[in-house]
Amino acid sequence: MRLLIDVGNTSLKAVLWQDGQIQPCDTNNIPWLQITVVVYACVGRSELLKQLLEKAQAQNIDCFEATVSHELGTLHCAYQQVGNLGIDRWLALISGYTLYPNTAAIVVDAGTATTIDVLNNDGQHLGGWILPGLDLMTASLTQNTQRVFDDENTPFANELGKNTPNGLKNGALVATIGAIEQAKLHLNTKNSLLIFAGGYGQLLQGYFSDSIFDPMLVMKGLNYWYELAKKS
Ligand SMILES: Nc1ncnc2c1ncn2[C@@H]1O[C@H](COP(=O)(O)OP(=O)(O)O)[C@@H](O)[C@H]1O
Ligand SMILES: CC(C)(COP(=O)(O)O)[C@@H](O)C(=O)NCCC(=O)O
Ligand SMILES: [K+]
Repeated sequence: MRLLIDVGNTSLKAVLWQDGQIQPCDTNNIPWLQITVVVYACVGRSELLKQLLEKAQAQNIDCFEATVSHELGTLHCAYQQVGNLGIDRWLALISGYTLYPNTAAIVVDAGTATTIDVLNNDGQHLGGWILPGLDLMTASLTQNTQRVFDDENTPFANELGKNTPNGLKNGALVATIGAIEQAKLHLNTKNSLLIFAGGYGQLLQGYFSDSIFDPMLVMKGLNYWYELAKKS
């Protein structure tokens, strides 16, 4: 059984992988005796990750940190400085490319930040964008202005705002939707996939017909990375 860990800037997520199945994992109750390997990715800071890795090492369980490379199989990274690309972005691309081979895709991971990455059908990552996540967009405005205020109960909606919280929330949403629309212009095919992941992935997916929401995209990427990296 594999323990897969993804550390973002908001939270640490862990799942168990066995025989092609992913199960949720409570980090307070990890079945250590059944774990054969730990595969992890980290873009944030996490004391909990340190503790989990120490526990694994104390039990002689191999731990592998996923890294970005210029290529993995036939997938190619757009960054020259591959070490600068967030590993969560690379794992989401690995997942997209493995689950939907030979298909151009736009991969959106909407968490603390919203990342938008463009992949052509040859497996070439063309590049992408980093936007503040929806919460960061609204918080940066409420924190840096006198009169812009938020309201917990106001939803994000693709509509014009007629009060301040609506204007704030809807502005963040349409900025994000607009960026995704711009990404489509970088692919010269109508047959591209639009894949969403992350805490706000489901909300955003709802605004794009024929798109996919896969909350396990990065976790699946960790597993594929481990299997592909082991081979090479
Ligand atoms: N249903 C949800 N579950 C988790 N996070 C959510 C949900 N809806 C919105 N969010 C927001 O998504 C962000 C966390 O997303 P996540 O992908 O876990 O982030 P990260 O990878 O940066 O840690 C937070 O801003 C949180 O408020
Ligand atoms: C852009 C990110 C902060 C997104 O992280 P998240 O929202 O998942 O916490 C992360 O992928 C990162 O730190 N990237 C490094 C910069 C880059 O990708 O170019
Ligand atoms: K993200």
